[in-house]
Formats: sequence, structure tokens, C-alpha cells
Amino acid sequence: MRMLVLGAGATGGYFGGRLLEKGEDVTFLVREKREQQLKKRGLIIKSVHGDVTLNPKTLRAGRGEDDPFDVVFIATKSYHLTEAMETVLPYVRDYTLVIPILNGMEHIEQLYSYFSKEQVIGGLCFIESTLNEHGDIIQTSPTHELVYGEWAGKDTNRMNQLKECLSGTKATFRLSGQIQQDMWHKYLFITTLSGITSLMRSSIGPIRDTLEGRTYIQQLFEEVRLTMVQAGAPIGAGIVEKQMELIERSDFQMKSSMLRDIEKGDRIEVDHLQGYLIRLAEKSGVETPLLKLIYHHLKVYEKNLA
Ligand SMILES: NC(=O)C1=CN([C@@H]2O[C@H](COP(=O)(O)OP(=O)(O)OC[C@H]3O[C@@H](n4cnc5c(N)ncnc54)[C@H](OP(=O)(O)O)[C@@H]3O)[C@@H](O)[C@H]2O)C=CC1
Ligand SMILES: CC(C)(CO)C(=O)C(=O)O
Repeated sequence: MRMLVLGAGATGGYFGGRLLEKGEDVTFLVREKREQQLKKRGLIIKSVHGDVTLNPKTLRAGRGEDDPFDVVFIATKSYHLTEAMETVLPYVRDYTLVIPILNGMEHIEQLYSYFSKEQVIGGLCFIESTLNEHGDIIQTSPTHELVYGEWAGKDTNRMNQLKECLSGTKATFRLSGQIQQDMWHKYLFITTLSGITSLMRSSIGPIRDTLEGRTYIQQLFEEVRLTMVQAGAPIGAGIVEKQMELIERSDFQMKSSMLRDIEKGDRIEVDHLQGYLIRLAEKSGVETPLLKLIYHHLKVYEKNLA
């Protein structure tokens, strides 16, 4: 299958790079600066699973538009999505599978204004990765998993074909029969993790290892869970307990990508993650005091960037 990865950043560059390493036909749709970096240095992955330097095929918007792709992974930040969608449209046909791997949920509705419900499938990823000052991908913990699946959870020929193509890669690609729930659960986890680590400006260990810190994590999980349940999201029973266990087991040094972005002085996805949930909570009247504090704290960070 011909695959296009929109965004050769920390996630797109990693998963696309691993597929390329395996020998799949992968192209990256990039902007000028990133293309120059990739041409000069190559796509460099420095990872706990092994380093690799690759020479990827790149495309710039407007070029090769008569050469469509079978699969398009969407791997930009949420705040770049609208512009990015305009540039990717010419490479997509009716049969193209569009797989977003962003955190959050709001982007799904946004994608439906560009693509049909048939084209867009569900997706998410678990990975701790970032770009260093040279644009190399630094991937730092054992998990490197991309999960995908039909929105309605069906077992289809096209998913089986995709599964075949993604298998045998030095990263886990997992086909899910309940991708909507997986995405909401990941959203619950990341809103809490990014919220608490960004508020405290700390990796998870020092927060989790104090009674007060753990209480705040628990409170935030509950606020977010209730918001999601009231919005009709398919949240499983006992999910907060399961995700608290995940927090307990996480490496002491574990940070959210949002905190890493704050440390680099970069933009953050606060409106896409915490902001969208606050809007949902307001609609259903759920009280979210801690989530609101975190949201406003992060909005102040954003204001200070300007
Ligand atoms: N990093 C992580 O550990 C994890 C991140 N996520 C989520 O994955 C998503 C992507 O994050 P991440 O990969 O970290 O982000 P990055 O900022 O590292 O990468 C995004 C890439 O998208 C590129 N891009 C933006 N707009 C365009 C465009 N119009 N055309 C081509 N390329 C474009 C940027 O390129 P340019 O250099 O030109 O700006 C950048 O390289 C986010 O929703 C994030 O929350 C999920 C799990 C883990
Ligand atoms: C929590 C983590 C690292 C898991 O993939 C993540 O999604 C993020 O930091 O954005």
C-alpha cells in the first residue's frame, strides 16, 4: 500500500520511519524547513528500540498531486490541522484510508468536513517521543504502539489488508475492534497526565509519590471521566482505577508531550485537549474545578508566548 504521512514530527516521523525501515512505500508530506532538514541529515530516529537513519521520500504541498495514496496518516498538532488538511486533500481518493493519530477527539469532526465517514478510520498512539534541536526523533520508553480500526468496530477486508501491510514493523501496530472507546480512554489518560504534569511542571513520579499529588490526579481523572460519560462517550467501568495503576507503573521520569513542548517554549494543544472537555462539561453542567484551573493556567502560558 502506498502510504503518506502528514507531518514528519515526533509521532509521524517515528511510526512512518519504522515502516520505511521495514521496506514499506512511505512518503512524508512536509513543509520547507523540515524537508531541508530531512534532505541534509536524513530522518534520524534515536530510540530505546534501536537507532536508524533513513532517506525518506518527501513531498511538498502542491507537488505530485496526480499520484494519490492508499493510506494517509495524519500526524500534525491539532493547531495545524486546518492548514494541513487543505494541503493533503489532493493526494486522497475515495478509496484512501485516513488515519489520524492525534491525541483528543475534536479533530474527528474537523476531519469529516474534508473527508467522508467512510474514508476516516479511528487512530491513536502511545509513545514518548520528541524532536531535538536538529530535528532528530528521540524516543525514550518501551511503548511505541499505534492503534487503528474501523470507526464502527467492524472486521473488514480493508482492515485486514492494512494489518498485513503494517505487521512485522519495529513498532507495534494494533488493529482494534473498539477504536472509539480506545480513543476516549486515551483522551481521558492524556488530559489528566498532560494537565497534572504541565500544572506542576514535573514528570509524573514526584507528583504521584505524594498523597496530595495522587489525590489531585484522582480528582482530575474523575472530573474528566464524568464529563465524558455525560457527553455520551463509551467509557468502560473501572477505567479510572486502571489508569491510576498505569500512572503507578509509569517511569518516575515520564512526561507528557505537552510538558515537553512547554519546556521547549512551543505551542500547546490546550484548547483541543482540556478546552474541548470544558466546553462539553459546560453543556451538561458537570463541575470541573481542577480541569478549569489547569486550562486557565495553560492559557496564561499561551498568552506569555505571544
Ligand atoms: N510526541 C508524543 O510523545 C506524542 C504525541 N501525540 C500526539 O500526536 C500528535 C502529533 O504530535 P507530535 O508528533 O508530537 O508533534 P510534532 O510537532 O513533533 O510533529 C508535528 C509535525 O507536523 C508538521 N506539520 C504541521 N503542519 C504541517 C503541514 N501543513 N504540512 C506538513 N507538515 C506539517 C510539523 O512540521 P513543521 O516542522 O513544518 O512545523 C511537525 O513536524 C499530537 O496530537 C500529539 O498530542 C500522541 C502521543 C504521544
Ligand atoms: C502519555 C503519552 C506519552 C502516551 O503516548 C502521550 O500521549 C503524550 O504525552 O502525548
